[in-house]
Amino acid sequence: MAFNAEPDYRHGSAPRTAVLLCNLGTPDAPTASATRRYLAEFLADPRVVEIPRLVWLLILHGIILRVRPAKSAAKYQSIWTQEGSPLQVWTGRQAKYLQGMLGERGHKLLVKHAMRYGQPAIAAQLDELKREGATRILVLPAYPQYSGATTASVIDAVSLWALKTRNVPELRFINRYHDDPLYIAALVDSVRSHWQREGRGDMLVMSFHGMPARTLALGDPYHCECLKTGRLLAEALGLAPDHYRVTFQSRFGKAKWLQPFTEPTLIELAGKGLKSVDLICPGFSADCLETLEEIDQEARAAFLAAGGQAFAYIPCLNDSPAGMRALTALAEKHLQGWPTTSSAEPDLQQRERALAAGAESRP
Ligand SMILES: C=CC1=C(C)c2cc3[nH]c(cc4nc(cc5[nH]c(cc1n2)c(C)c5CCC(=O)O)C(CCC(=O)O)=C4C)c(C)c3C=C
Ligand SMILES: [Fe+2]
Ligand SMILES: [Fe+2]
Repeated sequence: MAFNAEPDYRHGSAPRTAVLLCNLGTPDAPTASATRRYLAEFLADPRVVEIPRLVWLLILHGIILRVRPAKSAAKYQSIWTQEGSPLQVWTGRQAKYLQGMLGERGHKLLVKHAMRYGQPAIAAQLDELKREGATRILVLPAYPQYSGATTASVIDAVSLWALKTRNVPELRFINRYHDDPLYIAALVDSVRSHWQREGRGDMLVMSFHGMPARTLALGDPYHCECLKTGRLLAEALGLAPDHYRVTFQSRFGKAKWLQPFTEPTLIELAGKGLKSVDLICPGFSADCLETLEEIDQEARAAFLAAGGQAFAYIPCLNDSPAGMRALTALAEKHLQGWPTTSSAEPDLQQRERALAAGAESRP
């Protein structure tokens, strides 16, 4: 196997530590062709659809990629911004602020963002970090709850890149932060400030992205981690069990998915006389199609059509100060033991130059 070309090796260059913030990815444009390209890459990932390969590729190319791109593109059009897809915009901002906030805490780091599907691709960003001198890379998948379809798929992409790399940097992965106290505190902050501004609904619905139900029996911890986040958030807000629900959205395909489903739950609650609901999506670190269209448009309309009177969508943590504090502390915790301050590095650089020049005696 041929390995990827290495950047030129420079003697005496200081080792640099980097953080790569990864999210799912999104089409380049809200068009059917861009959405088809994105879905073709996403849905061909065996971590995402676990049915026999040949059967699935026939269904994917024969049916799904002929029908879904145009429908999904119309949904993307309804949430697209001047700067692009919300997921892309928020993830880029999060990486920028993460670099700044870690810098304020004395860490001299390279921070970039990457997408598992589409652009900027994980492999390209890892190459770029290497070109900029990174010798240690902390990979932060922006998924609070671990799942094979999301977190492990990011690990796959990094591992595939490492397989083709001669001089592999030191690598660390953050697999989950579903019960991290600062993440929970950021969610609490978000709900409380919403309540202060807009008043409080009769019920808080916490909606997480769904997964095929069989993944739970097969050992995927995602379901448990969603329930734990929900419980910790409810406890921190002082909510009794009948004042909140944990639900799952975005069902895909015909298999059984994790339940209860978000939209049917909202319709049922409205049918039972619930007038107002607050909805938060704690499993999404940034607003995207699944929150802005499926929840804030579709689920809202379903609740109101079923007799509900007020539906409040509480945005994702995005680049909020509390959310960024949580990400910064999380990265800092996982960077422990890796030199991240510049002060050690010039010393090292000087010493290496001196050694190379033979000015210092070797031990
Ligand atoms: C936050 C965690 C996510 C899990 C778990 C997850 C599992 C999962 N998703 C699909 C299928 C689709 N998801 C789509 C969009 C999408 N999914 C997540 C996150 C999780 N997915 C995000 C952040 C997004 C939004 C992307 C954006 O561009 O804004 C889509 C594409 C949109 C559409 O056509 O509906 C599909 C398809 C499966 C099958 C799955 C678990 C196996
Ligand atoms: Fe998804
Ligand atoms: Fe969806």
